[in-house]
Amino acid sequence: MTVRIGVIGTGMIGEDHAKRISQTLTGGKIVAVTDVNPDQARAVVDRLNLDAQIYDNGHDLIKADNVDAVLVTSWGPTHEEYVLSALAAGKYVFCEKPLAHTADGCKRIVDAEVAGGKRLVQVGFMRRYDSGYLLLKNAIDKGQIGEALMLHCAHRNPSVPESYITPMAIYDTLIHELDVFRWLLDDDFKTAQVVFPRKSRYSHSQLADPQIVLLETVKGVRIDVEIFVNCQYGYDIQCSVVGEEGVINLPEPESLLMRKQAQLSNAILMDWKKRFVAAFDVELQMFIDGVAKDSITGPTSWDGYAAAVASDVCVLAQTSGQIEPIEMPEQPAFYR
Ligand SMILES: NC(=O)C1=CN([C@@H]2O[C@H](COP(=O)(O)OP(=O)(O)OC[C@H]3O[C@@H](n4cnc5c(N)ncnc54)[C@H](O)[C@@H]3O)[C@@H](O)[C@H]2O)C=CC1
Ligand SMILES: O=C1[C@@H](O)[C@H](O)[C@@H](O)[C@H](O)[C@H]1O
Repeated sequence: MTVRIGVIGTGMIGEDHAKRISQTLTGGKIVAVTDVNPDQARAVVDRLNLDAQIYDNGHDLIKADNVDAVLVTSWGPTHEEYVLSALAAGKYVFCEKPLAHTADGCKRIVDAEVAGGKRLVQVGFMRRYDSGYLLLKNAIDKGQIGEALMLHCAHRNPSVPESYITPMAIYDTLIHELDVFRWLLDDDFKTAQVVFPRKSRYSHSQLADPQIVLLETVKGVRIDVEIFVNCQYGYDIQCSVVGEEGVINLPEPESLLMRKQAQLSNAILMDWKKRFVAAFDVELQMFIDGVAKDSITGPTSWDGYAAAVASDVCVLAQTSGQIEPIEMPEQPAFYR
């Protein structure tokens, strides 16, 4: 079966995903696209030479008879309405992070999915498919360093546009860590605090950059994450897990070790698309295969919700300056 896919939002990642589905992966075909900016949708259809219909809006695309599954890659605040619309139509939906802008929005999606009685949503937390994070998870699960006690992490982007403001460091950027830590540690968060070092001169008036997020989990693991989105030098994701008997680090992306002009060096990536390209491929291939088998796997709506609950508290902690409690409701049996 070829899974016929409609894409809502053909910006950076929408185009990237449409490209991998039409040129790299198997079993899927882009048959429909839409974007609030119709020129953008047309440009992507042309650039990728897609045999796809361009729809005026996402809701009509979701309802189309020839669309089996939907990719939501529009701006974060628009995700909820499209995921709810896909659930109402009984269609599979892959939604880029964040699942919704707030925990309340994610909860409405969880409730609608549970009420429908069938798992239809996969959230785009692609780090769970990254070979380096999988090595970390395997080592933690096997107890190779004893129990995990502390994590020291960093999420650095070379630069961000002026539209990127202080809370986005949490709901747009840290959201990846909020998911991957729950998954790595098989744990949930208990408290959060955000502290602000001296501000970088490469930041702007609406953005406090860098930030340090301090998390505590239910099992007592302490985590510090540096979010630094104007670090200039590269796209750099770090994760070091300190256990009772040793320390494991997220592997660096593969790169040539070069000896030249009295220097010994490795290149550092500048673009998030390249850092996680293999993980994006695997997550979307699994989505397509899951839809074809009528049974999807991967990060659930509950995972999207759990990350958003923590994200909302971190945003609050940015302004309160306090250690804020994170209260996670019990996970419904549907997602276990
Ligand atoms: N998993 C990951 O590492 C990444 C995930 N993302 C997520 O993907 C989403 C899109 O991000 P980008 O592609 O970077 O943004 P973008 O701004 O490049 O593209 C978004 C596109 O959605 C369109 N759009 C906005 N509202 C719409 C609506 N209501 N209906 C239809 N189209 C609409 C815009 O016109 C734009 O073309 C965001 O939620 C972002 O957080 C983005 C980059 C990396
Ligand atoms: O999801 C992503 C972007 O939206 C976000 O803005 C970046 O900070 C992340 O590194 C990238 O993975």
